[in-house]
Amino acid sequence: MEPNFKRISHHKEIEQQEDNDKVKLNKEQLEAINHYNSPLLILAGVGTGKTQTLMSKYSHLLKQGISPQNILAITFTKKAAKEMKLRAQELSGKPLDYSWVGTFHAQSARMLRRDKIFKLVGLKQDFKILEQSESRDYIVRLFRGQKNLKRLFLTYFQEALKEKKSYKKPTMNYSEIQMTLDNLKERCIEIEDDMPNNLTKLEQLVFMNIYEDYQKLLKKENSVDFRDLLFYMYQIFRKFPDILVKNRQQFKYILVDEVQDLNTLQQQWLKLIVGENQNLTCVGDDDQMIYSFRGATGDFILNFEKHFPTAKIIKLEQNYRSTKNILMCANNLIRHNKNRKGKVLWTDKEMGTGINIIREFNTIDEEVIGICNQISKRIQTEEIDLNQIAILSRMNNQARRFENQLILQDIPYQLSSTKKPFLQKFEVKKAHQYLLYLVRPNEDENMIEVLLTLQKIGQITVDKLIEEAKNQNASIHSICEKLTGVIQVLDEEETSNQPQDQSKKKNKNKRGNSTTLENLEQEIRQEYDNNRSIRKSNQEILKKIDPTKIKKQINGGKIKQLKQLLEKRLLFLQDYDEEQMYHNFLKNTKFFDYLKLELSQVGNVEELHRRMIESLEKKKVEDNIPKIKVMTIHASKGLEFDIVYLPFWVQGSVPIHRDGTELEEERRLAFVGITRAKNEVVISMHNEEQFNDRSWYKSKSQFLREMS
Ligand SMILES: Nc1ncnc2c1ncn2[C@@H]1O[C@H](COP(=O)(O)OP(=O)(O)OP(=O)(O)O)[C@@H](O)[C@H]1O
Repeated sequence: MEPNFKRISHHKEIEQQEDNDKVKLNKEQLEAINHYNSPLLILAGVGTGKTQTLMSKYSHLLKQGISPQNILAITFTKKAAKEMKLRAQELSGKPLDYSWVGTFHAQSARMLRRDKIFKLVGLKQDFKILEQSESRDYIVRLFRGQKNLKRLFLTYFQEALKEKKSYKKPTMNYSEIQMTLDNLKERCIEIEDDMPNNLTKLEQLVFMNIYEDYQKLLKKENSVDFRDLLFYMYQIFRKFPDILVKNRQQFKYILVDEVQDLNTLQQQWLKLIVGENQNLTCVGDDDQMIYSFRGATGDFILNFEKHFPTAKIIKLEQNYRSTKNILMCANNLIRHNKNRKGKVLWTDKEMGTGINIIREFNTIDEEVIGICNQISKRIQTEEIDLNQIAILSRMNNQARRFENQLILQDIPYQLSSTKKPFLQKFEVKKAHQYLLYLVRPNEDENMIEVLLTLQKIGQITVDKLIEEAKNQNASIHSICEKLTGVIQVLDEEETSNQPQDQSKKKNKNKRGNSTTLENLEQEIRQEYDNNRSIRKSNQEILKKIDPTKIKKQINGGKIKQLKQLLEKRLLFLQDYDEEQMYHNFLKNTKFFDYLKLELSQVGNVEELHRRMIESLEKKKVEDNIPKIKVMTIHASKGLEFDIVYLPFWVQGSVPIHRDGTELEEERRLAFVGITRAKNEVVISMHNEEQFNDRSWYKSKSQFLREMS
């Protein structure tokens, strides 16, 4: 039976500022906080205190004695959830241990675990929530050994490239497959459904060939990806009415932030749990709709009254964040969008400085270095809080471009937490580990990581090797050498090989490798030579290893794989072609671009290793010191900073798409970027772009004209 939500008439109104609140709420904000008993949409402009109002409403509910158990507050990010909890705790003076404040995903995960509901969807205790990169690895696994499947998708990617008039060699784009899989779930398309007829070609391929197998594989591994969390709860709500009713009865108050960006799955999930509940408060801004690429439809905000016929709408239009100048530019820009409800934003803050536009950079690299130089100078000469400076880029890889330069200039920084820093990217980590393995095979840490990338070799085999290495007091690599019979040549033989090596080096020069490549090779060889004494003592250890026991535990196929790895390493150290292969690998992972820039400034591979490791470790230690923030505009939503840098404002980057609804979304993105700033915006651009020794002219962003 559905719960009956009676009108609750005993809410205590707040008329003026609560004693311990920091800001004085305005009339509309107060009205929104005091509104109950019919669904409410706070339709508010940028920086008008949406989040503030939602937080105050939450705190006010607690102050009235309503249990945190009865309030479901959905935020867009983990950070916003943390902030809301902290603030509510501060304002209400009550501990918030068992609150339901969090993202859709976090709430769903908690619901799934509660009362062991996960069993209903075939999961077991302690199911694992996969990171994006982990779930992509599972997709890659589905393709292993499946030649026909691979061919099917490659043909698709080839056709897609042809359509774009690109004649690049097609490669398997696993990220795109993953995104397509996510989209199917976000549109509430279930495996058992008939295939909907409005799917794109890639969606059809994924629906027919991947979806079911992927879900089965994840269940077998007792794992879920991010989308599954929500999708499973949605399915449970629909199939098990008693569970739905229980949740509806519990959550008497529901608060939702950023409703302009809800996708279909989130909307359906929410509508199910709201049911007839009249105490729903949503906040959103149609001008900040920037997630349509993730399936956000805008429908919830644009048609709120249709979804909830008894709804009330309150508008917030006073901006409290930015100076008049910044707000004026932002308003001028967004006015060019046709598809908007239209709000009149105003502020009583000072005029402030205008938007600072830097046009002097020639190339992207110059722009990155120039911006970092400027920030570095300002840190030395002005009193600025580093936490109040942000560099906001359109794309993730653009944000990462700053990372190297910030490390080099020793500027403390924090890269957006939603994406892994460049050095922690799966493929880059692998490339780095492989590089380390080539020269330091006896360091088990690298060896283990490399082994796990091999086909047929999984954690179980690796565990066996680890145990055996421990028992025999040797490195894992030595165990593998003994197991496979592929043993490194002795020092004497190497010395006699020296002239041959020299001639090979000459050959390489003829083949026209870049200086950086030569540096890399020479440094690797040097380290290899320097390790001579270590290798000598290793030969002694090798003699003592007894491989009988481990040989029984590891089957022939696996030994073959290990053998190939060890042979490849030896070939790499002796033969040019293998090196070439490795260079290609580095090139493909973009690791090479990184090395190119770094090596030219750092000097040698050893120093580079040290810096890479140090920078990763430093990040862990320095979590609490002030740092400038580097992130995408997407990730900056809801945040504010004193100074905002917006780099790469050239056509093709800001905006990427130049027409139709896509252009409107690009404009909203630029609008979000500008309006993160309280006092200062610096927009920069470059004149040309280079790729493969070619360069072409870049014209400045059309948004600059529209803003003025
Ligand atoms: N009534 C008020 N008086 C003074 N300052 C306020 C008031 N309401 C909000 N603010 C301040 O205005 C700034 C913007 O508020 P908030 O972040 O809540 O806005 P928002 O509408 O959620 O922003 P965005 O649109 O960027 O998501 C914050 O610094 C907040 O403390």
